[in-house]
Amino acid sequence: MKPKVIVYSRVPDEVLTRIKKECDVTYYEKLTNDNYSDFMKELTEAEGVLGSGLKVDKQLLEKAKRLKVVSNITVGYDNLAIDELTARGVLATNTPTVLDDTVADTMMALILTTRRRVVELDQLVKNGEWKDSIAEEHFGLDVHHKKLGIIGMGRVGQTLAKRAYAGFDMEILYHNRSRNEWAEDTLQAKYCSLEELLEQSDVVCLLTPLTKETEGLMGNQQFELMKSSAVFINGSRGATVDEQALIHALEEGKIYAAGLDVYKEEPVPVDHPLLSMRNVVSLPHIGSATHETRHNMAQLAADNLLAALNGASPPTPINEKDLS
Ligand SMILES: NC(=O)C1=CN([C@@H]2O[C@H](COP(=O)(O)OP(=O)(O)OC[C@H]3O[C@@H](n4cnc5c(N)ncnc54)[C@H](OP(=O)(O)O)[C@@H]3O)[C@@H](O)[C@H]2O)C=CC1
Ligand SMILES: O=CC(=O)O
Repeated sequence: MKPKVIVYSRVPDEVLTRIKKECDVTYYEKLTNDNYSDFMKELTEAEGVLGSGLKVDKQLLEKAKRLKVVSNITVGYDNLAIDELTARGVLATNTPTVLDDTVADTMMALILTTRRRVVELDQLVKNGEWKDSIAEEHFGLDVHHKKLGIIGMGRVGQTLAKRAYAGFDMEILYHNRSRNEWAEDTLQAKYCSLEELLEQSDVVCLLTPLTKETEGLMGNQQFELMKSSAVFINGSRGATVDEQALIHALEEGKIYAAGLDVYKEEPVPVDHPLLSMRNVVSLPHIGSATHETRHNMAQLAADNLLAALNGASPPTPINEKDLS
C-alpha cells in the first residue's frame, strides 16, 4: 500500500505527479479555515506532510501518530518544533542552497531601492510631480564602495556578500557566532562584534534564522548604534526585529531607510505604521519567489519526502543525526 501523504501548499504539477506515483496524496493548495478540520482528520493517518508555513508543534504532533517526515518547502524552519519531532522519531527536512542566489538578489534589490529611493521616486513620476530636473531633496545615497554589514553570514549571507563585493566594490563586515573563513579569504570580509558592525556599516542586512537567541536581536539599543545615513534590510524573519524600535528609529531619523521582506505578522496588516513611511520599502516575503527557484525548492522538498518514506537518507535533513 502507498504511504499516505498530505501536500498542503501549491506545488508545480510535475512535482505533484511525481509524489503521486509513490504516495496516496491529499492535496490542499493552501490551508484555510474552511479546510483545516479536514486536514487535521487526514493528519491522523498521514506518514508524510509537505508544504510551507505550517506550525508543527506538540499539539499538532499529538494528532499525527503515524507521521515519519515533515518536508518544509523553506530553508528557515522556525515553524517546526524540532525537539518534539526528534523525540517522536519524525524526520524534518528543509530546502537550503537552491534559493541562495534568488534571495541574495532580493536583498540586493532592497539595498538599491532604499538607498536610491527607487519606489518613492517612481511614485513621484507617476503622480505627475516631476516638474523640473530633480533637486537635492530627492537625491539618494551611493551603494558602491560603501560598507555592507551582514548579520548572519551563512549560505544566503555569503551569496549576497559575493554580489556586493564583486559587483559593487563594497567592503564586507559580518557578525556570526562563528567565523566564516570562506568569506574572509575570498571576499576580505571582516569579522566584527554586533556593535562594531552596527556602528560602521552603511547597509545592515539581517540574515540569521529566527531562534531564541535572535528573537528581538534588533531593538532600540541596536538601532541607536547605526549611522543616521545607514539603511536596515531584514530578510530573516519579522520577529528578529522589535518593530516598534524600528519605527522609532525611522521616525527620529536615527537611520535613513528600511527594506523589509518579513514582518512579525504576515501578511502585514495594511494599517501597520511601517507601511505608511516614505522611507520603508516593503515586500510580501518574496525572497525566493521566482518561478525557477520555487520550482527547484518544491523538487527538493519532494526528493526529501520520498527518500524519507523509502527509508533512505534525504538530501537536506534537519534532525537526521539526532534520530536513533
Ligand atoms: N525572506 C526570505 O524569503 C528568506 C528568508 N530566509 C531566512 O534566512 C535565514 C538564513 O538562511 P541561510 O543563509 O540558508 O541559513 P544559514 O544557516 O546558512 O545561515 C545563517 C547564519 O546565521 C548565523 N547565526 C545563527 N544564529 C546567530 C546568532 N545568534 N547571532 C549571529 N549569527 C547567527 C549563522 O552563523 P553561526 O552559526 O556561526 O552563528 C549562519 O552564518 C533562514 O533561516 C530564514 O529565516 C531564507 C531564505 C529566504
Ligand atoms: O523564508 C523563506 C525561507 O525559505 O526560509
